[in-house]
Amino acid sequence: MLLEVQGITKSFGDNAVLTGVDLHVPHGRVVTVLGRSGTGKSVFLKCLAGVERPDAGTIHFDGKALDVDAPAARAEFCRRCSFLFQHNALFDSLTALENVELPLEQTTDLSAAEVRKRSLEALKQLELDTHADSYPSQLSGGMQKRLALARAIVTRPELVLFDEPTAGLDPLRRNAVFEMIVKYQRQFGFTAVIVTHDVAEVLVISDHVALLDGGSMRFAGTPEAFSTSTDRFVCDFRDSTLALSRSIAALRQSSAPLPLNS
Ligand SMILES: Nc1ncnc2c1ncn2[C@@H]1O[C@H](COP(=O)(O)OP(=O)(O)OP(=O)(O)O)[C@@H](O)[C@H]1O
Repeated sequence: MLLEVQGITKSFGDNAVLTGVDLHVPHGRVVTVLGRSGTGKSVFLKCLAGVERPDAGTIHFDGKALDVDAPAARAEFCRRCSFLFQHNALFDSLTALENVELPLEQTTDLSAAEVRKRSLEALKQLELDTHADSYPSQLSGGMQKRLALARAIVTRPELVLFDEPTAGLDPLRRNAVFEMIVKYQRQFGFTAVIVTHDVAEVLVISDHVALLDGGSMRFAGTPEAFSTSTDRFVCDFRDSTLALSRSIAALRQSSAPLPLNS
C-alpha cells in the first residue's frame, strides 16, 4: 500500500464530520472517494494533505506514519505528493509557465535553468507549450484544469490527490477531465486519490471505489462490486446519482454539443 488510513476522525465544534475513516490505496492505482455533498470528502482529503489536522487516527505513507511528531515523514510526503484543488488555485498574476515553476522553486534545489526546462516539459506534456506566456484568465476552463495538472505533476509526485476535479463542469467537460486524469495517470504512473460525486464516470476510470457516508466509509471495493452491491447506503447513493446523470444526459441530447477541445 502507498497510503493506509485508519480511524481518522475530525470534528468542527459539535459537527462530527469524520467519525472513523479507513482507506487503503495501493501503489499505481486510481482510488475514488464518492459521497454526497457535505459528507466530508474535502475534509478527508485535506486531512491526507496535512491542510487539516485529524483529531484521531493514523495515516501511513509508504509505510511511514504521518503525524505531528514526525515532521521529517510529513516533509517527505509533501515532496512526493501533489494536491489538485477543486478550483485549480492558479495564481492569476503569474503566467502559465511561472505557475508551473513555482512548486519546483519551493520544493527542490534545482537551478533556475533546470526549473525552466522541467516546467516547459510539463507544459508540453499537457499540450500547453504554446500558452506558456498566457495568464490563467486567458485560458479556457479545460486548459486551466490542464495547467493545474501540469503544476501538480511537475514535481514528479508518486501520489496526486484530486479534490472534485470536475466541480461545476457540465457532463461533456466532466468526461474530458476524467479522460485527462486517466491518460496522464497512465503516462506518469502516479497513484491517484480522487474525491468526487460523479458516479457514472468514476466507475469507468477507477480501480477502487469507496463511499463516504455518515462520517465513515460505508463501502470499499471494485467498481464492479459497487455497481452490484445490495447494501442500502450504496443502492440509495448509486441509484439517486445515476438517475440524476441520466436526466442531465437526456436534457443535453436536445441541445447542441459543446466543443471537446476546450
Ligand atoms: N474549516 C471548517 N470549519 C468548519 N466546518 C467545516 C470546515 N471545513 C468543512 N467544514 C464542514 O465539514 C462538513 C463537510 O464539508 P466538506 O467540504 O468536506 O464536504 P464535501 O463532502 O466535500 O462536500 P461537497 O461535495 O459539497 O464539496 C460540512 O458540514 C462543512 O461545513
